[in-house]
Amino acid sequence: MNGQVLRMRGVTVRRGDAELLRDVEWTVEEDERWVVLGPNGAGKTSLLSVAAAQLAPGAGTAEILGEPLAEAGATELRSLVGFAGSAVANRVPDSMTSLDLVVSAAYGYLGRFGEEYGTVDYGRGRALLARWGAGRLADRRYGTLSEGERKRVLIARSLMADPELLLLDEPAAGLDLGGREDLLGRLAALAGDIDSPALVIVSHHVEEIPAGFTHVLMMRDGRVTASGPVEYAMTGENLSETFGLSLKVERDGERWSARAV
Ligand SMILES: Nc1ncnc2c1ncn2[C@@H]1O[C@H](COP(=O)(O)OP(=O)(O)OP(=O)(O)O)[C@@H](O)[C@H]1O
Repeated sequence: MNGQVLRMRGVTVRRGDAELLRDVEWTVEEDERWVVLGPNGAGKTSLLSVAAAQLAPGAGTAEILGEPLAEAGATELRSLVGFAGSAVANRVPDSMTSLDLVVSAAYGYLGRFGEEYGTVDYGRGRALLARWGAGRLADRRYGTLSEGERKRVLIARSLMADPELLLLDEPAAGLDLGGREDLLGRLAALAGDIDSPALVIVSHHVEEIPAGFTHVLMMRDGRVTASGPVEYAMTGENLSETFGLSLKVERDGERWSARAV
């Protein structure tokens, strides 16, 4: 696999007249932690969908975990990539308990289809829920959870199958300040663990980048505007071009903030 978990070359995705992704070049190594930044409609979710083997490029090539997406069985690849985002969140049955939702990921399902999960599966599911601060929600139905609680349960679920690549679409969006800081602390711990998979999170805000994230890819109008190690690529100039307004970026330890100037 060469240490590369993702390799996109000239990736382009079109829907009708719209170009969702345009000539995207991106490589993710197994020990890297990436944040994908960009304004609404930039193509971030489309990019993640290609990385999750859920959307095939119309032009260019995408290799996921060393397998060309065009040749590999997408279903098999999907089971090796952890994914949490609204595309999953919107399909969960309201009546499903948090624990069943997490455990079902071991089998690549979003529901129970009569499988017999074992004690080991349930033990792992409970441990993952606890790790993401959702241990007390194990027996609660998904439909009764708050937005922040759902995020935690879905992240726990995305790790259940021990993925080699983990993709989180806007993990901190919609959380209150305390909830955001708690989640960012847990994501920083995940980023700092050498046994963690390669990580990619999508965000609109530099304030939502957890400590320990090593690389940033910025997008606008389906194109990559900047990409590289955070210490080089996270500049006011790159952010300004990406978001289309004049921005100043500041670093405080391993956290970032930005404002218009
Ligand atoms: N099936 C489709 N047909 C036409 N346009 C589409 C389709 N799917 C997505 N788009 C458009 O492609 C663009 C990129 O969408 P995408 O969801 O990838 O952006 P995003 O960066 O994740 O946005 P947001 O931050 O608002 O979630 C948007 O302008 C969207 O309206």
